[in-house]
Amino acid sequence: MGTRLAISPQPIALSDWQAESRRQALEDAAAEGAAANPLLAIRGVSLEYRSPERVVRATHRIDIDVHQGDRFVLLGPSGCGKSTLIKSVAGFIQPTEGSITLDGVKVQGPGPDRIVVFQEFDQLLPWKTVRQNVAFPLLASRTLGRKEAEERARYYLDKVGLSPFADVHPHQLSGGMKQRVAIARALAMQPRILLMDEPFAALDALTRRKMQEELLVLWEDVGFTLLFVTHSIEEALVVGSRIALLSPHPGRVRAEINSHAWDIDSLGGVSFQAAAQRIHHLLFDQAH
Ligand SMILES: Nc1ncnc2c1ncn2[C@@H]1O[C@H](COP(=O)(O)OP(=O)(O)OP(=O)(O)O)[C@@H](O)[C@H]1O
Repeated sequence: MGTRLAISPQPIALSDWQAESRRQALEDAAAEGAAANPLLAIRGVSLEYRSPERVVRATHRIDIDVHQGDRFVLLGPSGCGKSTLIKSVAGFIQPTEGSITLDGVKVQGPGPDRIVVFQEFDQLLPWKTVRQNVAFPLLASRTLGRKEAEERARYYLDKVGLSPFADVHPHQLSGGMKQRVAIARALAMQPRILLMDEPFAALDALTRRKMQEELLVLWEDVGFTLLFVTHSIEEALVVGSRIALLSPHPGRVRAEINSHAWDIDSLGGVSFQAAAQRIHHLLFDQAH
């Protein structure tokens, strides 16, 4: 991944050499992690919605390993069960078969080690300021006392370039800024894995591109493990270091792709286009 430019009210870019050495350290950590046990192991996971009238099978026997430092993308067409799978990793839905473990411990419910950022702009509490929104889960979960929570909130707001907006309320922010607050709030909890369910899908194209770029800068700077859902092939290639391609309903893993080679700088290039086309075939060709 090349050095990235920050595009935000307050720059969050690292100097070139800092970014480069940070990237190298993260990739080394990911490589070490890959050799050891996975951070997140999804084994033979089927997920269903049951009502008295019918059973909807959302995913069928999914196997995925996510290692520390991965930017792992779940990519697939609408209705293939991506959101259901991420909800299951978050602990909101239990598998009907298979298991999900984090650090070797079975996921049996929601926990502060897995924080989700959703697509919707209304994830923030409208009556609290930006800083209070970021500090709130730290206080509610008694992770930190008031002073430390405020400090940590300030730190992560700075990371997403929103320090000047710490004292405003969510309705005074743009959609992109609200998503930055949601990201800061999630990172402030320092989860073992950050879960993002189409976080940029409701943004206009330019803001979406900026947010992808900023997310990668943050990943290099803060160093977290990411599980990211999208139905955009382009976004998957830009954001992901590894991509699982899910087949249409019910979702099964059709292929897994190493996507380290592509980033925002390679957008539109020949190799990027070829990768996008290949993914398109893998997703939609009946032959596969
Ligand atoms: N609460 C629910 N009750 C019953 N069926 C549901 C429920 N939520 C989702 N489903 C079904 O489960 C399947 C998977 O849905 P899911 O939202 O996980 O897919 P997705 O890949 O995230 O789609 P999209 O990209 O459109 O958000 C779909 O057939 C959907 O209709």
